[in-house]
Amino acid sequence: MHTLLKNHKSLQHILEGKNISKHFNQTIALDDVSFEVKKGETLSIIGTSGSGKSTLLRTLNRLIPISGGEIKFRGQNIQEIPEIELRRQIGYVLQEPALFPHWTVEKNIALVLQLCNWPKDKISERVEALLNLMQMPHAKYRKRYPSELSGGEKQRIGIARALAAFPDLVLFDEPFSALDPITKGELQQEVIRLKDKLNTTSIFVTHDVKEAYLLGDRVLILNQGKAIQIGTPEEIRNHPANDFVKQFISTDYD
Ligand SMILES: Nc1ncnc2c1ncn2[C@@H]1O[C@H](COP(=O)(O)OP(=O)(O)OP(=O)(O)O)[C@@H](O)[C@H]1O
Repeated sequence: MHTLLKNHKSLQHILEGKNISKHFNQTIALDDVSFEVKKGETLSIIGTSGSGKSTLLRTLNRLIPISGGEIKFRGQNIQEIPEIELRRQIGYVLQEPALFPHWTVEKNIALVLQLCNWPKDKISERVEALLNLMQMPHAKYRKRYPSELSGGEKQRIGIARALAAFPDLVLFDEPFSALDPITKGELQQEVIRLKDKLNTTSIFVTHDVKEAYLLGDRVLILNQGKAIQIGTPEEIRNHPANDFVKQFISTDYD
């Protein structure tokens, strides 16, 4: 009975990180970090510069190997999942979307689908649906090149590309930090709309406390590679774990 309950609980977690550590020579970038992400949840990760946010995100899709601990994706150790499967199942949105400059929007979005050998007609159908989902009319945008897009439009394509193969988890690494406040606000609303519509599970790295609260169902606070607190925005606001958290979240009130 106990085992059944335990298994049922772990099924609700898309991702489990247990005692993750990462050393770069002498630098301890991550120090015994543990957390879980539930299906349909958005977890925001915040912390000062150099606290380990991007390193943590990159360990989750195996872009960076961990030095210790364990990461389970849908109950399976990520080391055992073939890389192509991991890329299909975990979408990744970067600050600079890194679109291929000589590829059209259509081809950029289709990247993972091509890697997964989707048939051509299915790829076209999916790209059209994704462009429409991102409120970028297919007929207008599909043949454009990245240089013919604004920063906000490029980021919409970055998100469309990450969602292309119906991933179970989407990782966002400070995706809006280079955008102006109005475009940033529009894209934050877009992420909220996508979550309501698609029930996406995501992890969102940011150094902006307001953004972390707005998008995150829960927030993980990192400092010097350690997980200092994890909780809902309300819990963190009302019960900051220590003086560091108190000071860090005070930027929320400016
Ligand atoms: N490839 C690397 N080689 C050596 N040290 C690294 C490497 N990548 C990251 N680090 C170090 O690990 C620590 C965490 O870096 P990380 O980029 O994860 O921080 P961050 O919280 O994302 O910072 P920022 O908000 O500035 O992007 C830092 O001390 C950084 O210098």
